Amino acid sequence: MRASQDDFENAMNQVKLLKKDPGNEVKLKLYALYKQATEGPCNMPKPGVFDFINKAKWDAWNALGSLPKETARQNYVDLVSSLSSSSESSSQGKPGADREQQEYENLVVTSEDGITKIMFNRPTRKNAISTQMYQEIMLALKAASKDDSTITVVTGNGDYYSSGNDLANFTDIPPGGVEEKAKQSAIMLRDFVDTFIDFPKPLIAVVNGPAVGISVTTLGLFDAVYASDKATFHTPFSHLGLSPEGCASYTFPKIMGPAKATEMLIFGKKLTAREACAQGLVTEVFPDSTFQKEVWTRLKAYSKLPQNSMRISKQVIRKIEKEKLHAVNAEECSVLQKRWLSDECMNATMNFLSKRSKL
Ligand SMILES: CCCCCC/C=C/C(=O)SCCNC(=O)CCNC(=O)[C@H](O)C(C)(C)COP(=O)(O)OP(=O)(O)OC[C@H]1O[C@@H](n2cnc3c(N)ncnc32)[C@H](O)[C@@H]1OP(=O)(O)O
Repeated sequence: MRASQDDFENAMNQVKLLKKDPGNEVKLKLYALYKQATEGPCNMPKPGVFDFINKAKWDAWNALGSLPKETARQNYVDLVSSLSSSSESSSQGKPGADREQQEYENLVVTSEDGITKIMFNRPTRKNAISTQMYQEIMLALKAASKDDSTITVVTGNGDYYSSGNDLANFTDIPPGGVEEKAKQSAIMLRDFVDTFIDFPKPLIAVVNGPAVGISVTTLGLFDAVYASDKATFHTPFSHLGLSPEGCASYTFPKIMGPAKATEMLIFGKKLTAREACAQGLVTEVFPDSTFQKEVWTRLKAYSKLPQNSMRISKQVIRKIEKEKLHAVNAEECSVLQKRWLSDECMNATMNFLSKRSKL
């Protein structure tokens, strides 16, 4: 298959992340293929003999003659891929615990065995997603999309996977008032969900316990969902005066059929892990006592599959849906922007925060 523009751009990003300097000869080759792929045959005047660096670059580009742009792009992607896998194998086998990557306040992000694990880490709030945590999740996913791991896993610390949106997010009202707050929230939500839609490598949810709201809806954008038999799946949007997000208005009817999706998204029916599996939202359910061991053994095996092949397969599977998903996301956010200002939503939020109600 021909390398797409996306593959080419991914390869350009991967070059910046190479752990080992590939040496001047390879760098010149990369330069020449890049120029040929983007501009076609060498169009630079030949540099003087004493302009060593530019002369070497010119020679490398000129040597590609009339190689078609598409072939140059493919060769560039192949070369980067071979460099990435050799730099990966030379960095593997380092003993020791997980490599922690960057400090986050509400997440623990680690990389090991070709797997980047993003763990929600607000267990005392049942991993409710605060405004800062939305930002951190987006940052962590963007970093994972560019790192050298083959798959990315999202999970929760403690007894919950996540209780969804932190209902206290709506108490932090900016000077522009509640309308401004609703507008800002809609923008952030759209970016957040877009990050899942565009995530380029296999994204796996390890659902360790109950999941609520946005932590359930976004599961429809994952590539596989493994759940403990202690997990439940609850989208109580009507109880909160809300409407679906995370593209669930599109993915859920598609995954489970409109009638089952209605029970979840409109009537707020909470599903057990086995019910969610029967309806296609969950890939497989494991007994809680062996959940971590079984899932991680399996994920480690999957992470050894060829990286580019998995990435490309995901692209092929998802490509046709992407535009649709972005449109659905935009529409859901615009509807929610109005719902947040409704009496139904404001009352439900106040009731929860003043401890008059729980789900
Ligand atoms: C801003 C832009 C994006 C918006 C996107 C739209 C997203 C929508 C959704 O996600 S809708 C779903 C929202 N979630 C909820 O409504 C869940 C609310 N929580 C509960 O009903 C319960 O806490 C529970 C059923 C999840 C767990 O009950 P329980 O086991 O009895 O534990 P506690 O209630 O004692 O929880 C401990 C502690 O955490 C606080 N907490 C839990 N979840 C949330 C939450 N989602 N938001 C805020 N706070 C939460 C809970 O209040 C307790 O605090 P306390 O110890 O009492 O101070």
